[in-house]
Amino acid sequence: MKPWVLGLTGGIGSGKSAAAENFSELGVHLVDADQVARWVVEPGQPALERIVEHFGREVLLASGALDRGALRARIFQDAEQRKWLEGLLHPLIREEIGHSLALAQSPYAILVSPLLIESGQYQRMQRVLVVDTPESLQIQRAMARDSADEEQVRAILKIQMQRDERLRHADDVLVNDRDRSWLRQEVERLHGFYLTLKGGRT
Ligand SMILES: CC(C)(COP(=O)(O)OP(=O)(O)OC[C@H]1O[C@@H](n2cnc3c(N)ncnc32)[C@H](O)[C@@H]1O)[C@@H](O)C(=O)NCCC(=O)NCCS
Ligand SMILES: Nc1ncnc2c1ncn2[C@@H]1O[C@H](COP(=O)(O)OP(=O)(O)OP(=O)(O)O)[C@@H](O)[C@H]1O
Repeated sequence: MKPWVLGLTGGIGSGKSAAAENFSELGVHLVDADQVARWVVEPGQPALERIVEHFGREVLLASGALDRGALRARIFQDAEQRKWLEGLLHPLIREEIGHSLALAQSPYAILVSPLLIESGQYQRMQRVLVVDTPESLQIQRAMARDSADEEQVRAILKIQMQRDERLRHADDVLVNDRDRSWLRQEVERLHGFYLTLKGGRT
């Protein structure tokens, strides 16, 4: 039988990837939209050429790879430029996600996406899990991980969906406000529950 798909989402630095890694260790097939987004702009991919035509060579590193920091500075402060980039990348990302999900062999698969709800992709999921973390912790963890400044992290938080609105779309919520072993326990508990579901529903 085709595996059902769990959409896993949450704001910047909420712990989506950390939670997803724990699910993956339990044998769940994982597709990560941020990783797919990285793949579609690798050197040699047509999207990278379009980005350079649009933004100029200053968004390239000397190696010819995308300078993600430079593009980040351009798009998170400027909604019009962000919309342009999303218009280019999102159809490519969606297509690649479809191919990757089709390879799943586990009882259910997970699509990790920061924009699961904003993009409407959640409607194609059988179930939605939101990783919910207090904003102050999101900022602290994202800054520590990316060595980004607080202003940049806040700019991204602002363009993402508000926490309460995201929670309204959740079937399940994982509150990631404690340590990693708590996160792992919560993932194990949810995994046990998901294995009892038929097609993602009780
Ligand atoms: C601008 C880019 C190159 C910056 O790369 P960088 O490595 O610095 O950041 P990273 O990709 O890790 O994203 C940082 C944070 O912003 C979030 N984010 C990324 N793109 C978006 C977006 N369009 N809208 C809202 N949040 C976003 C990420 O989930 C993450 O929480 C990159 O974010 C990008 O290509 N974005 C456009 C593609 C996209 O929409 N991706 C997200 C959904 S698949
Ligand atoms: N429970 C936790 N305890 C301590 N650190 C954590 C915990 N959960 C996540 N982290 C750390 O916080 C940072 C952000 O987590 P993660 O990268 O999983 O978030 P994300 O939701 O995938 O973020 P983004 O959307 O920005 O990619 C990482 O460095 C991660 O290792």
